[in-house]
Amino acid sequence: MNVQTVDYCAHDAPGRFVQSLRETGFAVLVRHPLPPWLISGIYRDWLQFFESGEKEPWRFSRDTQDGWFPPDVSETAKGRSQRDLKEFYHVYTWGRIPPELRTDALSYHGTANALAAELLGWIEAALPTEVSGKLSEPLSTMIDRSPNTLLRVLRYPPLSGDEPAGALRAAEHEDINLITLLPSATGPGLEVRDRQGNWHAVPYETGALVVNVGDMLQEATQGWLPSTPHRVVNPMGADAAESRISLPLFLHPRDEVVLSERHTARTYLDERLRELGIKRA
Ligand SMILES: O=C(O)CCC(=O)C(=O)O
Ligand SMILES: [Fe+2]
Repeated sequence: MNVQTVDYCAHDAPGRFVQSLRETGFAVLVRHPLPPWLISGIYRDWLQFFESGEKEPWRFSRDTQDGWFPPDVSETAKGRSQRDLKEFYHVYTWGRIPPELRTDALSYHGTANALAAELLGWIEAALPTEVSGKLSEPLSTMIDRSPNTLLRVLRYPPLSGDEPAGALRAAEHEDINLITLLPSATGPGLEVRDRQGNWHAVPYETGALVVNVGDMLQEATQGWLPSTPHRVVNPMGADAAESRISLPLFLHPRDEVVLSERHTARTYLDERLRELGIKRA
């Protein structure tokens, strides 16, 4: 499996980007337009939030799904019984955000959304006509002003050594949404699975942007693009004493967007959230 690193500024970037997505479900973009100072500031400020004692008032709401998900709630990946070793905060444009973190989070959300629309345009232009002809609307408009798009600030706490056997920072899973934009985390650990079941490290480079295909894009392209299982493994040695922060932006269509003959974005999302155990049946 060969996840490609693609120079966003190169003239052949769109073609190389989509080829990597088609072959692996993943691509890594360098020299992309997301400001590094904004991302590093968000990592620094949210780590402080996670390490503070002030998280409780921001606990998530079961109905709206915004806010802080503590480690003892966290997620259980589809088909798994053990919780991931992580805590996270769900930022929605309409949701609750601690005031001191709000400006940067929304600024990043807006900038990354614009880049995502451009990348969806690259993808759409590369689709064979029998696939693009079945789309209910352009991929880039599916996410336009979508209230469902989710910025997740993730913190994987230092490991104490007392973790349950087999528990991972993030167990194998696929993303639900169309595409995910994932700036390089504060450390490596992200791995992707090939069709034979072997795991490969996603190339880790400070300042790069990982992009991956989610289940909804696989559904809308009838499998032309694969949504690939990935996970975050536990670090060994001295790295185990460090938190790892990451910042995936999950691009979700508006509720009413028709993904396929079987699903709108809403019916698809509700089904998956119930499977994850973070939404009532
Ligand atoms: O933290 C990471 O590097 C990946 C996180 C991830 O895959 C997810 O939250 O869906
Ligand atoms: Fe993921």
